[in-house]
Formats: sequence, structure tokens, C-alpha cells
Amino acid sequence: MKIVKVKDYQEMSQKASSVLLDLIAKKADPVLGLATGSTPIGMYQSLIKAYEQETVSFKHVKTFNLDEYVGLGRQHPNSYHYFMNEKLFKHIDIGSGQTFIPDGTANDLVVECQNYEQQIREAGQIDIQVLGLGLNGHIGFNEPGTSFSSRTHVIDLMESTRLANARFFDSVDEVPTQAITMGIDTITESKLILLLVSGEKKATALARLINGEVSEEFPASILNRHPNVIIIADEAACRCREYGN
Ligand SMILES: N[C@@H]1[C@@H](O)[C@H](O)[C@@H](COP(=O)(O)O)O[C@@H]1O
Repeated sequence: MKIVKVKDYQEMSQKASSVLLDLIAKKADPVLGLATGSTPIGMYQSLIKAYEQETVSFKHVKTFNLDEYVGLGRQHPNSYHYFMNEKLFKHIDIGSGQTFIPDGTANDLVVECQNYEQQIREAGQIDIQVLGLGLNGHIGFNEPGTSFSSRTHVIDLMESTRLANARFFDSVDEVPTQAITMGIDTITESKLILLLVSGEKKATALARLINGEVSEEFPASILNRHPNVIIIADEAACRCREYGN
């Protein structure tokens, strides 16, 4: 696990986008795994800037998002479809056939999960999977207790996760109770994992990931077993000593 310590959110975002831009420049058919939440927004802004400066084209890129809320359609302002469109896709030269996000409104969610796995398989391996870190160690929406061998599945969201994400909704009651998420095994099949961590709020979780034990009770700990992980963390996120950091 390589840990890159940076000054602040802005530097984290720039470094992360340069890792993705490097891949896009080098590979003819890059496959990116993308994340939502506040953490990657700066990275998306940086990618948009590169596109506007004509230093990159996304015409040959495919993207797979980690997760989507169950019950929110693509036009819902809090769906991850909407988020990705607003924060990245509508600003760059990427077509709808190149971007994949699970459909949280599918009639049969189990079949939707299987289809998503199939779509990832058909694209080949994900080259770089971008991850944020949940306060309870979740990656994607894989909550504590999720099996390390899980594939794309429907998950019941923990109350603490719904509360953490309530800031995007009018009230916590509006936060869906379930989501579709890539499984831990699906995520860790990616060639490279790029974990972004910013802010003091995440410091305990980051320290536990680096120094705690590998356990399904703390999903992100699986990254200790992956051969190719880069963590880009800012100073505030590195400030915790609770796990001996
Ligand atoms: N499903 C997403 C995760 O993919 C994300 O990493 C996490 C952290 O979000 P933030 O970056 O806003 O702290 O929140 C959500 O639960």
C-alpha cells in the first residue's frame, strides 16, 4: 500500500486526476471505476479542466460506478446517476453507452446486480477503481459485516451511513434504506485501487485502515491484501493517532 500524503483537498484532487489522466493517455481502452460522495468532486473538476484545455479525450474511456441508491431514478437529484452527470459526464466527451451505473429502480434488483457484473466482465478488468472512505470503513456501500467474497449486491444501509449522507437530502427520512453496490470482491479485482481521504472527520477511519486488523467488520481493511493500492490522504486525514498512527 503506497500512502501519498498531501497538503489539502485541492492537492489530493489534482494528484488523483493526474493518476487517471496518465492511464487515459497510455491505454487505448481504459476502464475506470468511479465513486460518488464529496471526496471525488475536486478530482472530477480537475478532469473537466483537463478536458477543457484539450489535454484529454474520454472518447475511448469506459466507466463503472460503485453504487446507486435503491428507488431513486436517474433524474432524481440525489441519485448517483444524476450526481455523475452533473459533476462529470455532461462536461466531457463521454457518451451514455460508455458509462455504467447500477439501476436502483430495476424491477428485479438481483437480476440488475447480475447484469452489472456481466457488464464489468465484458469491459475487461477495471484498470483504476477510485474509492472514498465511509466513516465506518465502508467502501462503495459495503457496510461492516459484508463478506470479503461479495459480488454486486443489494445492501441495507446502516443508520449511521444514512445520517452521514443525509446532508444531501432534505431530511434523513428521505435517504433510501437500501443501495446496490459492487461487492468487495468485485472492487478488489481492479488492477489499481486509488483511495482518496480528506478531512479530520476521516482520520480515525484512515488510521484504522492502515494500522488496524484486516476484518470484515471494517470493509476498507481488505485493501491491505490488495497488491496495488495508492492512498492519497491530506494532512487533516492523517492526524489521528488512535490506531498507533
Ligand atoms: N457510497 C458512498 C461512498 O462511495 C463514499 O465513499 C462515502 C464517503 O462519502 P464522502 O466522500 O462524501 O465522505 O459515501 C457514500 O456512502
